Amino acid sequence: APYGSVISPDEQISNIDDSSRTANQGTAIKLLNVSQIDKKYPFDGTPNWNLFRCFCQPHLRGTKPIEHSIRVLEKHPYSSQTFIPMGCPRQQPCYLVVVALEDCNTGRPDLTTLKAFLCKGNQAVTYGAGIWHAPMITLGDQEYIDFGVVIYEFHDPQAPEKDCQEQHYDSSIKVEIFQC
Ligand SMILES: NC(=O)N[C@@H](O)C(=O)O
Repeated sequence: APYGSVISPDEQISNIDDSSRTANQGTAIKLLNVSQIDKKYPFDGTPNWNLFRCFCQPHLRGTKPIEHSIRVLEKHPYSSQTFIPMGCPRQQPCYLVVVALEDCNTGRPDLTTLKAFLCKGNQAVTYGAGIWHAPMITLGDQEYIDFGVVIYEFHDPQAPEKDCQEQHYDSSIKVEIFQC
């Protein structure tokens, strides 16, 4: 918050409260409502489940310090978007999330709110509807990381901006990286 939400099992299970449940005949812990699905439009039906295979860019492979320039931020004006990494090492930083709130006067990203978060292989993130974010940035030695993605989409070829709007930049901005 206020950019969206994180599903972080290690933290959430360690801070268990009375919202938790046992499940699977007592062999599982079930936490309720750990993320969100926003829709700012009367979509019909249910959100889409998409698959993203995100390839690690060569300069982000390995464990050297991250130096990465972001030239575009995007938003999905009417829907949140949740990325759930699949098959990643639990404790290893696997992807970088960069987010910004919207300047309500210009409708563009408010770069004073720009933040970056290192996310581990067992953390899922949800970008809130209308929250500006960088396209997925994957890290590590593997060639790619697969994500299950949940989002409401129009897929209207006459109005792609209803699903995704982009803001491009000619120069990059240094941003402090936080642990997710
Ligand atoms: N740029 C891009 O592909 N963004 C994705 O989040 C999408 O599904 O639109």
